[in-house]
Formats: sequence, structure tokens, C-alpha cells
Amino acid sequence: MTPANDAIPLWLVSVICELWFALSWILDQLPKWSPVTRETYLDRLALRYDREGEPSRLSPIDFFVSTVDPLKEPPIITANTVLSILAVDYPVDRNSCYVSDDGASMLCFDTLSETAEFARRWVPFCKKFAIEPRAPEFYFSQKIDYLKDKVQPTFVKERRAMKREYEEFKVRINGLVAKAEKKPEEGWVMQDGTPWPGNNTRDHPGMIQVYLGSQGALDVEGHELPRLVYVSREKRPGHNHHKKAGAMNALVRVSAVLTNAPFILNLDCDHYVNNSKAVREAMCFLMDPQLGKKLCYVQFPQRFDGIDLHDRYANRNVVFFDINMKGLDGIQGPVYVGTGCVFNRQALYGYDPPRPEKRPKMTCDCWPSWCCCCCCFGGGKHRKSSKDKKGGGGGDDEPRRGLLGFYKKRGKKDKLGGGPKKGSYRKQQRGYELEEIEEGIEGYDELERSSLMSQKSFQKRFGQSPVFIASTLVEDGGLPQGAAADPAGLIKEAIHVISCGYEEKTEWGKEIGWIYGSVTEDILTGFKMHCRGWKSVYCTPTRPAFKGSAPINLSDRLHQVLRWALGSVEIFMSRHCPLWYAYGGRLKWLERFAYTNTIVYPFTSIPLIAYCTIPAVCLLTGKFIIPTLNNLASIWFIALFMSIIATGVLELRWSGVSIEDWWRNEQFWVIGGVSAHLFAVFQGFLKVLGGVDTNFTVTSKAGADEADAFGDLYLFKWTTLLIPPTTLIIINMVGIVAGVSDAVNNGYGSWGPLFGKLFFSFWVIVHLYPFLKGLMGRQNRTPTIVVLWSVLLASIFSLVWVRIDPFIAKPKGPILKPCGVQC
Ligand SMILES: O=c1ccn([C@@H]2O[C@H](COP(=O)(O)OP(=O)(O)O[C@H]3O[C@H](CO)[C@@H](O)[C@H](O)[C@H]3O)[C@@H](O)[C@H]2O)c(=O)[nH]1
Ligand SMILES: [Mn+2]
Repeated sequence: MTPANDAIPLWLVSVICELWFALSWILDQLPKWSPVTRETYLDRLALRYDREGEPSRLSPIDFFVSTVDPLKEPPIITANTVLSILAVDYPVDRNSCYVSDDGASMLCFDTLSETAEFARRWVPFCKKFAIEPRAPEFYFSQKIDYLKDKVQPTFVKERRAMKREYEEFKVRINGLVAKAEKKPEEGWVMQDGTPWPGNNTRDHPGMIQVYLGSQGALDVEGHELPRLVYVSREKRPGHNHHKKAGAMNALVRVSAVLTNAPFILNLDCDHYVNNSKAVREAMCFLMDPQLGKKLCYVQFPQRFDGIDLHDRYANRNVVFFDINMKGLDGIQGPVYVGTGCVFNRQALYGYDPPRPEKRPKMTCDCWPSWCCCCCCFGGGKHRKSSKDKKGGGGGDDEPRRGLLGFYKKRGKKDKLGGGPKKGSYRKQQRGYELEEIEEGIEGYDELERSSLMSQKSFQKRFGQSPVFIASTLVEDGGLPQGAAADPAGLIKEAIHVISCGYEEKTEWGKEIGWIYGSVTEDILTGFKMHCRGWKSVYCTPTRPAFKGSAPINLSDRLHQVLRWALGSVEIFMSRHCPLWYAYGGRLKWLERFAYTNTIVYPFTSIPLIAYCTIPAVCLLTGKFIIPTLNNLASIWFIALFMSIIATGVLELRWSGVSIEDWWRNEQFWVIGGVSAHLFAVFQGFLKVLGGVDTNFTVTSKAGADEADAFGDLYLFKWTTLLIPPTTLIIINMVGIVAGVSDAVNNGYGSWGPLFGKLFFSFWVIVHLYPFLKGLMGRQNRTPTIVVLWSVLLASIFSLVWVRIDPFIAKPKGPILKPCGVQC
């Protein structure tokens, strides 16, 4: 409201930018108002479902691992992930591992055979000595005293032997990799002499191979091992395969036919199980008799190995994982981030969560829930988290009500009455009554379900597989009666459900399974579930449940961020945009805010670019956007500034995020903002506005599957990505030089205002500093072209400003230019 009269256009631009920043700040801030930290009690879970000497009643789980390109995703990494899964601390007959190979590579296939063989020794070793993590590569490379807490006398000897065997295993895998480097003329041939069906990776039949499991090999000590299944879905030219989302949906169907566990744990091929109790952690929520029924998934934070000490490009993303996600957990639940997530199979099938009975509400529905938050301001956080800690009822402020509707309930044996009477569940008495009521409506529930959905409508929804459809109706997961008796028939059906025509005219990818239409299929998939009213839970065990790898070089990182941002823009322009999708549904307001934030953030790149340019323009033209303030305005200004700092400090305090991590996050917000996000906005618009040739579409998709992400296209991409930030750095540096030399020439009087301007330029440069380091430092192929382009752009830009000076109304007297010449 206090325009800088001599620089109205600049002032206007900055006010517009500020308005957008304010809006996006609100979108980011509101969903963080009731953060939740959860605690689990594994011993109580065991008391209830997994007692010594009794058969375990823990729910079965199917692990999904996705891989696409054995050259970019090294087989030894995938093998480690698989080994860590086979060795988790969970009943073996309730654990299966499905590996999806979108690259149809025999290398991956052979690697899994070797891995299955090695698992026969690795798994009993892990279980015997309770080692962590159970991915051999990472276990053996730990720099800790491995004798600590280990009492068995044979440990040292067996560890040494195991290490040697792992080295041998690695040699074998490396041998396979070396062999795979050159494809023979006549294509690959399998060990038994038959040609590999996946020789043409774009045109091949579906392939399935089952290893281990009850009918397969036992471990060296004679115990059963979890089942391991290799799956490569059918690929034919002319079919859209929908990248990872398509691969996941194929696995959903295969696993339904072969094992049909009620829960599904999804991992990227590079994310191994770092905490062998991870599944149990998730079950603390999913098998909770009350909370569990409402949960679509339990998400774990993504943690990473092998990131540079200072995490230059904010790969760890701690601000997101330790602040935003915990905030969301207090509303309707964290977003799904693509890996490290345990799903409720029913939620993937597009069913609604159990519907609460209608009953008079005490509060008016028309008020968004954050109004209620305000009322219990202060106590909110603590009340909520302490409730959650009890494990019962969860952080759930809805009245507890009976169940009606489609939700598949746990079998009778799991009912509360059968469990221990004391301990974990505070709402036990209450829960028991409810369970009895549910018992009463159980039969009705089933009837209602089958009458609502005739066989026909089932087929329209799930596709033409009677076996699959039957599996969706099995209480408590597991195979339909009699199905298990015919393994050959099951495999045949499994091949059927991964054929590429299977999803035609069904709801797959539209309403059920992983949702298609965005390269960030994860956000979309989770969003759909939250819209249906499901809740999710964020589980953060002290020992990270899963660990993965992240791109630590600048161009790869920018490329990754570009894909995420592009995915968001795609959602923004689709029918699923959180701004207008599913009103009147059961998506909570603040959750909608958070999703809106996740998809509009790339647009912040535009004001950000303006904001990074303004300081340089100020320095070059001698104008300034901040007018001389009166007292009241200064108080407002300072108060706003202090409140922002205060929220920041509070956030860091409750989340435990360090100042350094926070600062990296700020820096990368600017770096990504002025490069990748900007490109994403343009690519997104070009894509939607239709005038885009198919080539361009391929480019944006290639980012998601890494497989085609090389060659000139890739090179071109990262060079362009680097140009805007480089240009910004250079014009700001030029601006600083110009400003200082101007002040030097004009004497001491002009130093005062200069400091203000210099401050803003420094702000830009310190934010872009990691980028500058990445550009300069140890890069082998120095991107000369980028530097040239940027210098060129920056000098043209500066010259234009100096010459035209649109913000200077009428120069009185000679003005000193950066060149130092009076003109
Ligand atoms: O056609 C494809 C393409 C990719 N993938 C798999 O998808 C996963 C993720 O790919 P990656 O290149 O590692 O992407 P990131 O950016 O590291 O992944 C994050 O972001 C993705 C969404 O953009 C999510 O799918 C991931 O789960 C999430 O970890 C990998 O396991 C791939 O093998 C496939 O299975 N089929
Ligand atoms: Mn990844």
C-alpha cells in the first residue's frame, strides 16, 4: 500500500509476486497445524496376533518390487532389495515377494534365480543372528562394531563365511551383467536352451516364474522360505503400458491370483528393507481392530543412503518427510510417495471405507475442520498424539460407529474378543460392543455386496478373469476355496491377467489400482483414496524402515524434480485436479489444501524468477522497490517478518529438523523453482494445449521410466535446465558490480540505499550457491555451452536495461552506468 513512486512497474511486479507467495505459504502452512508423531508397540501386537507356541495370526502381505532397466538399475541392487524382503522378520508363509520387470530382461530373470539360491543361506543367517539391515551389501559395508550385542560363539566364524559367500554371489551376478552387455545375434537363450521370450522388449508375451515358497526349495536349515515371483507383463506395440502404474496394476492382479494377501507393500527396486520389523510396524495400524478398517495405507518416510555429507541438493527432503507429512498425518493422512507404503488391498480395488452410521452431529458440517482446530488451539497436538500412542482408536476424532458397506472385515478369529484382555487398546470395552454389532450385520454385508454387483458389473470393473473376481471376494485375503489345488491353472490365469489387453474397457487405472494419467502416479493414487474418505497413517520407526538411493549429481536431480513437477502440472490440468475434484466427498478441507499445494507448486517458479531478477534490475537501474517506510508500516513489516521466523523456529523445534537441512531445502526450493519447475510448467501446458507433437510427449514420459532417458534428448534437456539459474546468477553478479562501482563513483551518500539492494541480490546468490558449486565443481564434462549461453543472455539483458532504463522517468543530470562511462 506504499508504492515506490519512482519504480511503479517494479513495485507492482513485486506486489503480485508477494500475493502469490502469500497464497502458496498459506497452502503450505495450514496443513501443518496439528502434527502427529506415532509410536508403535510391537510387543502388544505380538501378544495379540503372534504368541509363542501358537500359529501366527498376523495378516499375510505381498511385497511388490518394480524394476525396468537392468543397466540403470543394477541387478545387484535389486537382488539386495529382494534378499532384504525374503529375510524380514515375519512368518514366511505370510510373506511373498513379486518382482515386476518392465524391461523383460533375461539378466533380471537370471539374477532372481541366483538370488533365490543365495537366499537359502542368507535368510537363515539373518534370522539366527538377528542382523540389521538384511540387505547383504549394506550389512557388510556398515562401519560399526559388529560384535556388539552378539553373544553366540559361532557368530564371527559364520559371519566371515557368509561374507565370503556374498562376495562369490556378487561375482556371479557381475558375470551375468558382463554377459548381458552384448546381445547375441540370435537373441538370448535360457539355460535350458529355449530362446528367451523377452528378446524384443517392446513386443513379448507375459512371463511368470515362481521361486521358493512351500513347493519350492527350502533353506539350508530345512525351513520354508517366502515365495518369490518374477513377473514381466505382456508388451505389444500400440498399447499404452502406463509405466510404473501399469506395472503395479499387473502385480496387483497376479498376486490376487497367486497369493491374495490383504496387504501390499510397494518398493522401488533400490529401496531395501532396513528395519526387519517394518511389516510389523505397519500391522500395528492395519490390524488395529478399529483404526485399521479405515486405513487405505501406511506410508513410511523415504530415507536414503549414499548422499553427500552436506546434502547439497536437498535429496533427503527432510523438511517434507519430517514436517509436512507429520502435519498431514494429523488431518487425513500422509500422501503416498511411491515407495515404502503398505496398502490395504480393498482400498486399491476402489471400494469406499466403511461408512459411519448416520447420527446427529454435534458440530455443524459446513465449517471446515480447521475451525475446530482453532478452538482446541494449543492442546490440539498433544491431545492427539497421546491418544495415538495408546494404539487403540488412533488419532481419530470421529465418533466410533458400526460398519455398513463394502468393507471386508477381518475373519472371526481376529475379533477382539479372542485377543488378550489387557494392554494395548484403551477403547477396548467399547470396541468389543461394536464388534458384536458388526457380527450381526456380517451376513447382510456380504449379501448386499453380491446383489449390488452382479457378475457383469464385476467384469466391467475388474476385467474378464473369474479367478481374479472370486479373489476380490475372499474374506481376509487368501485364495478362494479349491483354487490352490490347481497351481498350473493359477499360473495360466496369472498370465491371462497380465496380458496387455486385459485392462481394456475396465476401471483399472481410472478408478481402481494405481491411477494413470500422471508421471507422479503416486500422488494421484493416494489422492483418489483420500477422496473416497480413506485415512492413511504415517509411520516413522526410529530405525528407518526402508532405505533407497537418490540422484546426487545436479543434472540428474534437476531431471528428477522436473519429472515430479511435470507430474503435478499434469494432475493440475486433468479431471483429478484437487481444486475442483470430488467436492461433496469425504476429502477433508485441509487435506485438499495440501494436495492443492502439491500440484500448484511448479507455478511458483514464475514469481520466483521475477523475484530473482528484480534485485539485479534494481542495481542496474538504480531504482528500489522498497519505499521509505513510515513508522506504522515498519511495525507491520517487522511483525510479519518476526511471525514467519517464529513459525519456522517452532516447526524446527517440534520436528527435530536441523537448521542446515532447512536451509538446504530453502536453497533447493529456489534452484528447482527457477529451473525444473519452470520447464515443467511449459511442458505441461504444451502437452495439454494439444499443439504438441508426439515426440514431446515421449520426452516427458522417458523421465519416469529412466529407460529412454539417454541420448541427445537427455543431453539437450539438462543443458536447457541449467540455463535460467546460471543466467540469474550472472545478472545478479553483474548487478552487484554495477551497484558498487556506481556507489564508489557517487560518494558516500549513495551507500545507504545500496545496502538494501545488495541484500536482495545476495539473497538470490546465496540461494543459488549450491547450483553454482555444481556447475563449477568436479564436473568432467564442463557445460561450456551453458556458460556461453548464460553469459550471452545476461549481457544482452543487462545492456538492454542499461540502454532503455524504462523505470527512470527523466534522468536529472548524468548517470553513471556500470561501464563507468558518463553517457
Ligand atoms: O515403466 C516403468 C518406469 C519406472 N518403473 C519403476 O518406478 C520406480 C521409480 O523410478 P525412479 O526413476 O527411481 O524414480 P524416483 O523419482 O526416484 O521415484 C519417486 O517418484 C516416482 C514418481 O515420479 C515414484 O514412482 C517412485 O516410487 C518414487 O520413489 C523404479 O523402481 C522403476 O523401476 C517401472 O517399474 N516401470
Ligand atoms: Mn528412485
